This record gives sequence, structure tokens and C-alpha cells, in this order.
Amino acid sequence: MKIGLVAVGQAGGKIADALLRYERSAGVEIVADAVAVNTARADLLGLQEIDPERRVLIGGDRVKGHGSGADNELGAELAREDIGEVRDAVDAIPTSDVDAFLVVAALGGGTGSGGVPVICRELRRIYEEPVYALGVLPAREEGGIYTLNAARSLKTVVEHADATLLFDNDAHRETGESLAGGYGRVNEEIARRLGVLLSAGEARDPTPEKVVDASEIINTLGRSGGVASLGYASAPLERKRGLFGGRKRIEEDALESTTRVTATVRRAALGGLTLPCELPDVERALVVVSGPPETLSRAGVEDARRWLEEATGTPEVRGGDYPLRDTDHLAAAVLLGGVTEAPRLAELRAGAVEAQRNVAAIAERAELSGGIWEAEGLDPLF
Ligand SMILES: Nc1nc2c(ncn2[C@@H]2O[C@H](COP(=O)(O)OP(=O)(O)OP(=O)(O)O)[C@@H](O)[C@H]2O)c(=O)[nH]1
Repeated sequence: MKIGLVAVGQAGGKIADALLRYERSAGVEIVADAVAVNTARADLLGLQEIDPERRVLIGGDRVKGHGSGADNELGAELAREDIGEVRDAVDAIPTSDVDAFLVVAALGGGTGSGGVPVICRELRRIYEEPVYALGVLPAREEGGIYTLNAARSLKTVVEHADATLLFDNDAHRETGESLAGGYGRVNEEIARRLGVLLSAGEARDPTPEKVVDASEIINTLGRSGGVASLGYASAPLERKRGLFGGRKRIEEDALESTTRVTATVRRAALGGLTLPCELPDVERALVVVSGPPETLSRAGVEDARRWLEEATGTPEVRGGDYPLRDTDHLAAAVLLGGVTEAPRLAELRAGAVEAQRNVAAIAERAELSGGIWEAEGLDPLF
């Protein structure tokens, strides 16, 4: 499946860079072209993979290229004002190659958080292809404003994107790792997951037993504004030198590969989700198993698909394989579409309501303190 990639804000740009690096190193073609949008000039200059001609600075007249300072109302306003420039940049993407658009950003800051819903709405207005958002949720320690930004942005994005794939930064922190220290690894993790999912439909050689095409990914994500989560897990494979030397190969017995496939899919769906959720709380699922052809047990993929059907309680579970010759791992990607509830979303909503209350109380206090000067009866200088 080929996407037109639109990266908004700092995190969006870095994730897009990571996806383009994945594409190059894996030798696959999954990004038709990528555009980066930001209110901060320095962030745009720091990008490494996105063509400089496809980098769009918005709000230059108002914020002078210095970003929107975690103010997502400002981020949305600047995106609305300069939407024509974003549109022109996206117009240059060869849409005959594009199966869907993916608009990527962190939802906790200002530019990405405010810009994503505005850009999704505009792309949906113009193009027939589905427009998906990939939103990164802030870590708990980032506090009330980031939580409030993310909740308000998400509430708006689900209205304007065909579906929103969420990635919880907190769920992917390693013990003892600082938030910012883990960004590089986390971005590569997002890129690998998306990479495996999107490449599956582009697989040609070796030929998959059961191809996962773009329409299956689109049908799983849905087009009615749902939330999605993407699971991933991998298992190392042992290569042994053949009897007469030569290239090491993987020795398989059918039972072993069936068990490995089902166990890896279960780990991806139960413990490796970008947005942790309970399986009965999803409406659709898609499983892709990738690895050397001799390890891709057809029975294993079918068992895993049936297990997902039971665990989710929905008949809408699709599945396929993606054979890769030169890998020492078996990997499973599980896409869950139509996620109706997740603990992190409930927590985000509650945190945002509280933060909004605090913001209102502070504004009221500020108004009162302004009133003190009124009461003094002093005239200002001018
Ligand atoms: N996964 C991931 N999260 C990031 C990265 N950089 C920042 N974040 C998170 O993104 C949120 C802030 O979003 P940014 O993208 O930095 O901000 P922005 O959209 O450019 O908006 P402003 O800088 O406020 O104009 C916070 O929750 C950060 O923890 C990154 O490289 N990867």
C-alpha cells in the first residue's frame, strides 16, 4: 500500500524521516512522496529525509518561524490561514500512486495538535483517497496542557480523518529511559510497524501465499472516524549450516512453525499494541505475518486469524503473509480497527477535563487580579 505522507510539527517530521529511512533500508516502496509542515523553521531545517522542496513553513508572518509554543488553538489557526500552501505541496504528490494519505503528528504540542485536524479536513475535501491520521499521545509526566491539547485535538481529528491510528509514548518507554532520550528508538518502532503493514501489500518476490492488499488495510481501518491500534511482535529464528556447507538455512518442522506463528501473533495483539486495549473492544482486525517463506506456516496464519476472531468476537478478521528472504526473524503485525475504548483514552479524557477546569480557574483569577487595579481607581499612563 502506498501512502502520501504529510508530517506536521516536530515529532511528525521526525517520524516521517524514520519511515523514509525504513523504506530505504528495507528496499520497499511505501511512500509515494512526503511533505513536512511546521511553524518552526529550525525543525524543518533539521529534517534529513524529506525533500527540502516539500517542506512548508506556515504562520511565518505571525510567529516568525519560532513555533506555536504548545498552543494548539494557534497551531490550528496558522494551518487554516496557510492551508493553500499545504495544499500546493500535497498537490505535487503523484496521487495516481497513492492508496491513502497519512497525516502524522504528536497531539500534545501546538503545531501538530492543531494542524492535523485542519489538514485532514482539507485533504478529505479534495481527494477521494482515504485520509488517515497517526497521532502520538503525550506521556503522563508532560502534564495538563499536553493532556488537554491531545484530548481536544483527538476529539476533532476523529471528526475529520477516516481513521486515527494512535501511538502512546508512555506504553513504549523502556525502564529508566528518559522521554526525550527514547524518541529516536520510539520513532523507529513506529516506522517498523507501519513499514511491515504497508509493505505487505507491495510484496512481489517471493510471492505471498495470501496477499494483503491495500483495500484490506483500508477496510480494517474503516472510513467512519474510528480509532486504531497497531500491534507488533517478533521472534528470532535460528539458521543452521546445511550438511554440505553453503548458505545457512532455517530448518523447520511444520508444527514448530505453526506454533511460532500463533504465539507471535498473540504477543503482538496482547502485549505489543501502540494503543493498549482489550480485544473485545475492537470492531475489525488484520494480521500480517512476515518472515522467510519456509517459516510462514499457512496453518499458523489461519489459526492466528481464527484465534483473533474468537478473542475480538468479530467475524471481520483479515489475514495474510509477507515473505522476506533475508531476515532472521518472524514478525507479526496486528492492526485493530474501530477501537471503541482503551484505558489510556479514558484517562486522557478525565485528565483533560481536569486541566480545562484548572485553566478556567486560573483565567478567572487573572481577571480578578485585573479588577484590583480597576478598584484602585488609578488611571493608566496610556
Ligand atoms: N514519539 C515521539 N514523540 C515526540 C517526539 N518529539 C516530541 N514528541 C512528543 O510530542 C509532543 C510535542 O509535540 P511536538 O511535535 O514537539 O510539537 P509541535 O507539534 O511541533 O508543536 P509546537 O512545538 O508546540 O509548535 C510531546 O508530547 C512530546 O513528548 C518524537 O520525536 N517522537
